[in-house]
Amino acid sequence: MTDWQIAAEFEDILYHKADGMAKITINRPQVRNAFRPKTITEMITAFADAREDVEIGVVLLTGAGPATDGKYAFCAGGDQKVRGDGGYISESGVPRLNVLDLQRLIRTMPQPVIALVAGYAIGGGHVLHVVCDLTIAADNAIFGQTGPMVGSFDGGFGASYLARLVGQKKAREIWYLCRQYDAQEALDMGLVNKVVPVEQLESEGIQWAQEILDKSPLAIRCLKSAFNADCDGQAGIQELAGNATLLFYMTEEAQEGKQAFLEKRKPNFRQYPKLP
Ligand SMILES: CC(C)(COP(=O)(O)OP(=O)(O)OC[C@H]1O[C@@H](n2cnc3c(N)ncnc32)[C@H](O)[C@@H]1OP(=O)(O)O)[C@@H](O)C(=O)NCCC(=O)NCCSC(=O)CCC(=O)c1ccccc1C(=O)O
Repeated sequence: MTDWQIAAEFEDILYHKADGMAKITINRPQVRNAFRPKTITEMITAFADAREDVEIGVVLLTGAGPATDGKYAFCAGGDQKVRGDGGYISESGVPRLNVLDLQRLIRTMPQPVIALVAGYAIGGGHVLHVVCDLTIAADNAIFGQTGPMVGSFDGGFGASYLARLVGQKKAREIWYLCRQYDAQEALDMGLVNKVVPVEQLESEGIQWAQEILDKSPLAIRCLKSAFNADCDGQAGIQELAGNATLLFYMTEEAQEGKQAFLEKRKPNFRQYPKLP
């Protein structure tokens, strides 16, 4: 039994930590966990906290539920009730499209993020699970994009990375036809990693997280950035190269450079082997 501790209090999300894991739960079940700007701001705060926490090796992202009508949702995308002409209207009255910042944070943080999807993952909510490293689906999960039906589209990761996952033809079908797909169909097209009964969703996610936590965190970190580098252009290479720099800083050879500077002497790099 995981002893989840409240990590911080928010209005639209729940944020817990336990045993090397952080869990972020979108908590607006009355609107199928649709997000408003505040929801996204809170998620960015929680993800940024998890990223900085050296005890946290995996983040679980999920949706609260079931709602009072018994239905589950991971996330139904942007809250259409606060959608204005220039984006989603925040409490300050300013329109925002801040979910893109959240997508980048999930993608670039060094720890793997596992989406636990029960019920609807629709629209911008579908893109959220797409940008996670892994997705475990409950047997009641339903996936789909609605953009062209509701006057929206995500031409970033929501289109290009989706196509990397399921292939160009399938990604175009998903976006052009706006159909809904059940958990088995999602598994068959490579959109999710596993399907489990809904009551086992969290325990399965915890088991996957704990298996990852048994592995080398630096190896996992480098692998995440290596997978990203394949798709993310110069930003992806920056991430991967940042890890190379991190590892280089840990060597005696790199430390000789810093030490020589501090001691106001010429560095002796000739002592280090030129490995084949
Ligand atoms: C998810 C459904 C298929 C579920 O259907 P059903 O079970 O029949 O429930 P409903 O009765 O429809 O819904 C229950 C209750 O929830 C409210 N609700 C559901 N979804 C939303 C929503 N997205 N916004 C606001 N409210 C929602 C619904 O109104 C009901 O409440 P009542 O009080 O009873 O009215 C179905 O609900 C559904 O299809 N929902 C809409 C899905 C959708 O179209 N989402 C938006 C897609 S666009 C998007 O997500 C923006 C993406 C985005 O943010 C973005 C992308 C790229 C660049 C920038 C941006 C950006 O930041 O905008």
